Amino acid sequence: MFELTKQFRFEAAHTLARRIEAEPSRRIHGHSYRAEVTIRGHADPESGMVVDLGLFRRAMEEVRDGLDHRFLDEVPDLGPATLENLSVWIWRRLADRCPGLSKVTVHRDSEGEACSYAGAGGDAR
Ligand SMILES: Nc1nc2c(c(=O)[nH]1)N=C([C@H](O)[C@H](O)COP(=O)(O)OP(=O)(O)OP(=O)(O)O)CN2
Ligand SMILES: [Zn+2]
Repeated sequence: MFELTKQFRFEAAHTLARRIEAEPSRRIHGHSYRAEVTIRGHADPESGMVVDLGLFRRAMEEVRDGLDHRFLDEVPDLGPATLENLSVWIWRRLADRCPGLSKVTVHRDSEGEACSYAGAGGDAR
């Protein structure tokens, strides 16, 4: 069993209503994000591939376009632009095109923060 991982970066802005006192987050502000997508599977004996990374890349480029340089508050079906919701949003847009999708992790490297999602029944270890 292999785990194939590919990443993409995106820059985006959002606001966030929070229960704790954090006025800056309520204002429009931006973050640099790094999404890391992992597919698990066996390699095809003929191609030696779990999935062709070119197909993986094309699927991810479409997802990236829906987030990069966008105001995340306006992205359909995202909800509050938390790391949690971003990881689920990316998962849902890749699940049909990436058989064996096993984990999506969204990082905010500047803050040393990340959130991983492994599907509704998954275990994001
Ligand atoms: N569980 C989560 N909590 C928070 C998230 C999140 O995605 N998941 N996101 C935010 C905001 O995006 C916030 O802008 C993060 O920036 P940060 O500077 O880390 O916010 P802090 O409150 O930690 O730091 P301050 O500089 O004091 O605002 C917040 N929470
Ligand atoms: Zn923020």
